[in-house]
Amino acid sequence: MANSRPPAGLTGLALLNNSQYNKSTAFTEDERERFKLRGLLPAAVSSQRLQTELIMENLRRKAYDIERYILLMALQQRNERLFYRVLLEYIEEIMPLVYTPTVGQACREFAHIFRQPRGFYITPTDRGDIFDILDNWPERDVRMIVVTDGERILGLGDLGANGMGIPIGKLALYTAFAGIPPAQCLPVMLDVGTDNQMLREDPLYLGTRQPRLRGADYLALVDEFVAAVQLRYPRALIQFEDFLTPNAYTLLNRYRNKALCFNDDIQGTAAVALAGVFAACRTTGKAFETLKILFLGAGSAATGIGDLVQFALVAAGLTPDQARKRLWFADVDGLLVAGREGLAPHNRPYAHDASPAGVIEAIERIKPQVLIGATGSPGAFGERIIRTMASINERPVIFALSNPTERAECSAEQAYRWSEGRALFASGSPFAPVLMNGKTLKPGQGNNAYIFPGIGLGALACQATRISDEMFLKAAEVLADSVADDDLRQGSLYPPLSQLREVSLKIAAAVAEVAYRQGLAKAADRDIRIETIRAMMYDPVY
Ligand SMILES: NC(=O)C1=CN([C@@H]2O[C@H](COP(=O)(O)OP(=O)(O)OC[C@H]3O[C@@H](n4cnc5c(N)ncnc54)[C@H](O)[C@@H]3O)[C@@H](O)[C@H]2O)C=CC1
Ligand SMILES: CC(=O)C(=O)O
Ligand SMILES: [Mg+2]
Repeated sequence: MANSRPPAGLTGLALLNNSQYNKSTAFTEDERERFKLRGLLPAAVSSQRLQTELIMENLRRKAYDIERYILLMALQQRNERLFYRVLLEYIEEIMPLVYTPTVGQACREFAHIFRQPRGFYITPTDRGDIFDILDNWPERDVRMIVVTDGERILGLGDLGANGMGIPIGKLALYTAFAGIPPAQCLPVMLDVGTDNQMLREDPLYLGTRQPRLRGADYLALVDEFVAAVQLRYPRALIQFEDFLTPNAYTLLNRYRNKALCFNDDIQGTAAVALAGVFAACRTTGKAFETLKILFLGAGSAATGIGDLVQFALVAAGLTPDQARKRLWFADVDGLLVAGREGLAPHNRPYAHDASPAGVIEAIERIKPQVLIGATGSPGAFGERIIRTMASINERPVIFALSNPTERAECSAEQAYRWSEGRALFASGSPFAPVLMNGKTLKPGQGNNAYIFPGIGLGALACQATRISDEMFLKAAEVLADSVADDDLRQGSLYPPLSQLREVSLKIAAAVAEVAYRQGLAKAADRDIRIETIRAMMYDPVY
């Protein structure tokens, strides 16, 4: 779906300054004449291909990734089709810049690298006005919203309004991999203050300089936001992103049956991890329903995975109780067991009858085939943990899901070295291939970026009314099926990033099918073939 023709009257400098229609030096002679561009551009007529090479030349010349990020954001602001073309053509190189890990640094330094506003900011003083001020947003047909309050940005903690980098980055992936047109995407920051004192004292900080709004006032603000979105953009899907665990669950439970929404950190992460586990079973030969999984970390990312694995085990024939008993969690205080004081509601189903234990003892006792880390705690998978997993499993499955790279529970190289190259390893942020015993091992990236674009595209394609657990289970199955035997042989549990657009399409078609089956789709036209959905997708080529 190329939208190359500028609207009538958009000519001259205004056209060159319009990121949606700007082609810069690629405007043809004829277009220069028609759009009153003569004299405003150098003589040479370039092509988008050449422009892409120019961007890559400039990008590679930069000394630091954060500078590359700044360059790419500037490109997105002035020529969005070129930005998406670069992203799609050089995905392995660009994705780590616009997404994890560099987006983490960008959020930390957000106020210091700020050039131009992007997205929509809502503060506590907007209470009562949210519907009205949404009218200030120039687009009328918003379909995809990613919203955060910045309290748990990746594994970096409370970054307040600096967290806006995350909705911007996630939506860039929505456009690149799910073909959601940029004009239909809205990044939102619920800037309810920050408890990060350093930020509040930074003279350049751009957010609300007050402690976080909490309790009833916080919920009232989010309620008003969701209601305003439903009125203003009735077809929009809301993706909750990087909320701190108690709020993440509270908001998901509050809106999942009332609005078209999901929580990416709970549900998207769950599906990508489950897909990795499914794929690992192909290598290990173990039956999925016989696995035992130990989670390090018991926050929303980890228990979100637990909940979906349980759902999948029940779908595979186990009772809910049998399924839960295969899933164990350990957090900073050790193994989660029944009787522990102060357990959060999301932890209670997994607090089994057992005596307390540290992680090593828990591994020796439970003998899990799969170890999944979602701690935000760098190095949480120390050498002894990996060696213990490797001593009880021929092919230990190890996921270090925390982002960005500096927060990973262990590196790919460590997981392979400490398991003599036997680990089936995936990580939230990318790691380079590792040479082990003459064999190159390519770790896959276990990141919800493999899931949310397809979920969103599928939901929008069939005008879903709600997002269900079945959709995430289906997405996990489709993703796992997309892993080629060659990928598995090289050690990756995920398809290469270069296949993300095709994978998202397959997930979208499958999600739409589930929506129809569950009576959750409004679109009258039941044509949910991949080619029909592909035709709806934004194409950045001029
Ligand atoms: N790869 C992916 O797609 C995704 C990765 N994540 C990552 O998951 C991480 C956690 O996110 P949340 O669950 O929201 O955080 P959270 O703060 O709610 O939970 C962290 C949990 O880890 C535990 N923990 C911390 N240090 C530990 C240690 N050294 N040993 C054992 N347990 C430890 C804490 O007790 C807590 O239970 C973040 O770093 C985030 O980047 C989140 C979503 C998606
Ligand atoms: C990937 C992601 O959503 C996170 O680390 O929060
Ligand atoms: Mg997240």
